Amino acid sequence: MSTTAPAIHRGLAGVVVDTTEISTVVQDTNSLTYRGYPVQELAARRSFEEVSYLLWNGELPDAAQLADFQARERALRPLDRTTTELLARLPETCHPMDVLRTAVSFFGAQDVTEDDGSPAAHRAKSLNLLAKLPTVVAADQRRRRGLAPIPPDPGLSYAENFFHMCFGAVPDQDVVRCFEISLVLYAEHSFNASTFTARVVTSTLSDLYSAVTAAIGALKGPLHGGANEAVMRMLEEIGDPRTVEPWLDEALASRRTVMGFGHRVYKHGDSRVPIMQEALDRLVSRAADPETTRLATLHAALRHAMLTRRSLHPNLDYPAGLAYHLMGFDTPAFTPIFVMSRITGWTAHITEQLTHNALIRPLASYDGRGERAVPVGR
Ligand SMILES: CC(=O)SCCNC(=O)CCNC(=O)[C@H](O)C(C)(C)COP(=O)(O)OP(=O)(O)OC[C@H]1O[C@@H](n2cnc3c(N)ncnc32)[C@H](O)[C@@H]1OP(=O)(O)O
Ligand SMILES: O=C([O-])CC(=O)C(=O)O
Repeated sequence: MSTTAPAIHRGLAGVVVDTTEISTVVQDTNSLTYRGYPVQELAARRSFEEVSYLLWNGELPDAAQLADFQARERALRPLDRTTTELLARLPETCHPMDVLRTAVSFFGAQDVTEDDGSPAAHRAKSLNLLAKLPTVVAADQRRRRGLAPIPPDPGLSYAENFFHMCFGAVPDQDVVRCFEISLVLYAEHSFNASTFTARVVTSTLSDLYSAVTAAIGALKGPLHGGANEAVMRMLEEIGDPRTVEPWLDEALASRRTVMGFGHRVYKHGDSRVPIMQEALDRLVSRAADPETTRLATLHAALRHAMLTRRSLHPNLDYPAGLAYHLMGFDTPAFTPIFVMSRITGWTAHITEQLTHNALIRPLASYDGRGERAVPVGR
């Protein structure tokens, strides 16, 4: 009897596993919408808090809803003493993503509120994470610089407060706006690897903190969110705009992955890149010092070379990585900043998964040893 070999979808490439109402990434038109709104328009016209509300509730908030949302988010920002002390004890040799993953796991262990899997219970837990993650990221960056944490300021927006907690000052509105644009662009991207991870964990009816902890682990990898950090390290390694071509010759000859280029879904350019690149260009032109010019020239030269030689376009991590560097953040904090934004998309998907849950459990085609007898033991 002959059996047909099953089709293998390695990496689940091109496989549609479920429906979603949260966002759509359209390959043919390189476009992205959140709840039907083009991400470019949201980035240009709305705050990150409004976009978070939209992702969770399906509609943009009116003035009263936004005021209530902001008040609740701002009140939840401080960390308690136990969490601060726990995080301060983690070795500085660990990556800031490990600190964030541990923090979320600890928040889960501390949370005594009811988790009945309802959207209302999830909203409360999601808001708690959204509010507290920047406090963790900022305190960790300061600790690594030998500085004491700065408490959150409830008078500041989400983006402004993050600068305040990192540096003790809020930069001018141009810089804050560029940062906010990056948060809006990073917030949601359909069934990417970390969101899918969160949905897999949720599909077993596990809790929200477990799903987010797992998603942080998935985002950390350099083929996913870890690429924004890797982009900066790569630019530092190349060093001089004149060495881009020889560096790329060597990288391509050794089949090295060039960080911040390529995408599983977008094959003709990431819909988010033009708007992030514009924000980056604004940061470059307002700095206008030789070091910034060197980095910007190098960045543009590599983008041009990758397109000409490999037809590979940059993804969002390429402009975002350099933008975060120019804003003054330490390179290992770049992917944790991504988490501060993507927490909105992840938690929207966790809630959605439960509205029509099915255990996620694919099949594998076995190609190991044929069946054999266990040798008689000792
Ligand atoms: C926010 C985000 O997560 S965006 C993604 C961030 N990740 C990165 O920037 C890491 C670098 N990029 C990559 O590794 C890949 O492009 C991925 C993982 C993002 C997508 O991978 P895939 O969908 O498997 O890419 P795909 O298989 O279609 O690649 C096609 C070809 O382009 C090559 N390619 C794709 N991206 C790159 C790259 N960045 N550098 C060098 N070659 C690349 C592949 O090696 C492959 O070559 P081959 O046909 O000779 O084997
Ligand atoms: O969609 C993906 O595969 C990766 C990505 O760009 C994201 O998560 O923002």
